[in-house]
Amino acid sequence: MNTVTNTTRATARSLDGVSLHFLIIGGGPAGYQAATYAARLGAKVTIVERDVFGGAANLWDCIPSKTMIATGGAMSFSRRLQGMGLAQAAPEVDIESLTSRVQGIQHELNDDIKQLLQSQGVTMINGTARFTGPNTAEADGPDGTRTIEFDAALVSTGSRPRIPDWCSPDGDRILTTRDCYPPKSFPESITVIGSGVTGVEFVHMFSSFGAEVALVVSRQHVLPGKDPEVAGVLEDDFIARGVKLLKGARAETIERDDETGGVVVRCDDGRVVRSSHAVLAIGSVPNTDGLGLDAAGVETDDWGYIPVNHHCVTNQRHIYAAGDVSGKLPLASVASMQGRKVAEHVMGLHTVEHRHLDYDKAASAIFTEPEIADVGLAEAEAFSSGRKIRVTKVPFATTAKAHINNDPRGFVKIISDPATGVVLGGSIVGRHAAELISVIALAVTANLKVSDIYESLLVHPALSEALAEAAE
Ligand SMILES: Cc1cc2nc3c(=O)[nH]c(=O)nc-3n(C[C@H](O)[C@H](O)[C@H](O)COP(=O)(O)OP(=O)(O)OC[C@H]3O[C@@H](n4cnc5c(N)ncnc54)[C@H](O)[C@@H]3O)c2cc1C
Ligand SMILES: NC(=O)c1ccc[n+]([C@@H]2O[C@H](COP(=O)([O-])OP(=O)(O)OC[C@H]3O[C@@H](n4cnc5c(N)ncnc54)[C@H](O)[C@@H]3O)[C@@H](O)[C@H]2O)c1
Repeated sequence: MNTVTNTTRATARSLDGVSLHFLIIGGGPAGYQAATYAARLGAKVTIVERDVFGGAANLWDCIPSKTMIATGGAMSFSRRLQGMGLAQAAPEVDIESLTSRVQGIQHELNDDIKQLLQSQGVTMINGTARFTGPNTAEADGPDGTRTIEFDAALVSTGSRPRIPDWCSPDGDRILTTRDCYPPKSFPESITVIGSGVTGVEFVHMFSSFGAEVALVVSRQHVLPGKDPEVAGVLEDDFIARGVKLLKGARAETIERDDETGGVVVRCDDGRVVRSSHAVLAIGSVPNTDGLGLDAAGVETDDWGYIPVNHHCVTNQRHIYAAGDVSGKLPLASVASMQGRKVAEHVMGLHTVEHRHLDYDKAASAIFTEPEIADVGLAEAEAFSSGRKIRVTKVPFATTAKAHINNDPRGFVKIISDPATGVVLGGSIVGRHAAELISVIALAVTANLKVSDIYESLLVHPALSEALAEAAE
């Protein structure tokens, strides 16, 4: 390969007066947020991305899965048209236009992010980077190899779907999540392996498109770690839709079935499931291999994640890690916030008054039907720690808007401190839960009281009225 040596050196000054060249490896939510903030604060920033600016886990998983779920949601809504006073209609999937919808959104976001980086004067390199020393790295790209010297660096290389050694995805019938947006052939039936957040979203996605779905659940209920009441609501919905739940089973092999052209999944308890497709949703692995972390003296844990302190600093004080690779909460929203906090730290802003990143206050949502969202302290967590809490729960069916929407499913639950009224957490199950949780998330972050919610003049008719009622 043609080798170009292009050494970049510091020109900017951070707030504490140190000249700073900031190298970022990985252009996902963590990387591009850190890049734009640090550049805005005056750093000279270089960002290296090997696949897609915007992030592979973000643009090849998070965004397309939500796009497909939105289309599936439109299909399942069309099955309830009669309840809206309309004649029933039966839409069909148009794979070509669905593919171009998914790709169109991906390209638009990718372009927006590149323009944003460009507008902040960030140097973008398309290539694969690796450390060659504590202050040097190399990036291999279409223009050859570039050597980069840096004063501070951020590793934000994300994660990829975990592929176990007992299965070889073929991108046709045995799929990883990234083969599903949409799959080459649309499944008549599909077995989803793994019942974490990804698994249940894929069950919802394929069943709303009309596929017959089986779910291999390694524990006794879906969504381990989530509020059991919330997981129960989802399981009831799955069962009502005809989803087959194989509880307490772990998949051991997935093979092509020569007779049917489909697949056979065998579980460790002897159960066997046949379907036209299977998809692995058994978690992710961090992208830390081949990064030259040893050369930079950066340590990883036994699973390949990079341990960091509360400022996202690794064991090397000038090297940071953020996003999935840091082994913290693997969410795009968290990755972005970590990236922003890293930029502030690298430019010395942590010495002035600032808010620490608190992972316990991260809101998250599961894009199923019903939608599920939560933030802060969970009821089960409070009970297990013996903490006194006040729990108020209001079903959406009490609001006029739920009936107008022809969808009275779900509820709002707010958890507060009985002595002070401070909002500690909450969960929402039902339509627009991912949007509505923002009110509780703001209350949790800003230490607001339940009275701050119920004394706000909210819109009528709206689902948020259930929030105000739960706060009262
Ligand atoms: C199916 C699925 C659905 C999800 N849905 C949601 C959701 O709804 N909401 C949510 O908040 N989160 C969601 N997530 C999680 C979210 O996608 C990730 O937490 C987020 O993308 C992590 O951001 P990141 O910046 O760490 O990594 P990424 O987005 O993966 O970006 C890292 C980038 O680094 C690049 N890279 C890797 N190695 C190198 C190298 N050596 N040199 C140069 N570049 C390199 C990669 O190409 C990649 O583009 C979902 C995840 C999955 C799997
Ligand atoms: N809407 C969202 O925000 C969203 C969507 C998807 C993922 N995510 C993020 O990604 C994280 C990871 O979620 P995930 O679901 O991809 O992974 P996960 O690790 O949380 O869940 C994987 C599940 O697969 C099970 N499993 C492993 N091997 C198995 C086998 N052989 N057979 C059957 N089951 C098996 C595990 O026991 C586990 O329950 C989430 O915690 C979340 O932070 C977020």
